[in-house]
Amino acid sequence: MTKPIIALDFPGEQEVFRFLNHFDEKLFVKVGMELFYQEGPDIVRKIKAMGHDIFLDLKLHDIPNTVKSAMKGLARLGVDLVNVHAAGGKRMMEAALEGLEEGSTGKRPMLIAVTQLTSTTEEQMQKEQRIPLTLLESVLHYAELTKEAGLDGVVCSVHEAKQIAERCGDSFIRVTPGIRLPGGDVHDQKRVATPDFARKNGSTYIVVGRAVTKAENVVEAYKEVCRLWEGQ
Ligand SMILES: O=c1ccn([C@@H]2O[C@H](COP(=O)(O)O)[C@@H](O)[C@H]2O)c(=O)[nH]1
Repeated sequence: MTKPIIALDFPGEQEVFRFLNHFDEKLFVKVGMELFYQEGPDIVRKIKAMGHDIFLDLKLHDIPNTVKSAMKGLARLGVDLVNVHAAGGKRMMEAALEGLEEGSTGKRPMLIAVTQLTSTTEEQMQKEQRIPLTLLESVLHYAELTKEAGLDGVVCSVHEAKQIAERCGDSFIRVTPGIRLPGGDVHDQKRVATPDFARKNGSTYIVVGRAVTKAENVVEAYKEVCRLWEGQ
């Protein structure tokens, strides 16, 4: 079973270290835009030096040349997982992969693409993005495009994970945010699920933020996520 990926959505390094210091074990953490844009690449180096695995969730989406150069730089940070938006297109995703391969000194980080954000509903997607498909069809389309571009997998919700595995194969990873403990506040997420449903419905990794980071006892909340994810 993979470790749950804990989203370090904090405003600065003090809050990050206060959170991480509660744990005796090494975690798989996610550094996203909030933290990275405040603290820069140094925060990634510091967390890595503590021995944690890192998903650098910057969701790159730009012209192929820009994404390739940016990925080359990110590869040098020694992170484990990075991402782009599949909506950037196949050529952009191929360029991201080329950048990572050129920039990596050791093992290349895994590269995945966001299909439809877990905060998006089908109605919103159809009206605002003017995509005349069901949400599942759109996610499957982006997953296939991502696979054709040679990436390692996608970000999707738990609700699409099983169909993606059937369509793209089980080795094509499904990273699923929008995870909540039973009865937990969904906040701004729309396509949510519990850790045990994620296990049953084909997630490869779950991403958990506020259900752990905003809990009164963060270690207990993390243990509860692990217990449900592992099916104990
Ligand atoms: O589709 C997506 C892609 C990324 N995220 C990120 O995951 C976490 C989820 O945080 P919660 O507090 O558990 O809601 C957050 O960092 C998002 O940027 C996502 O939610 N959905």
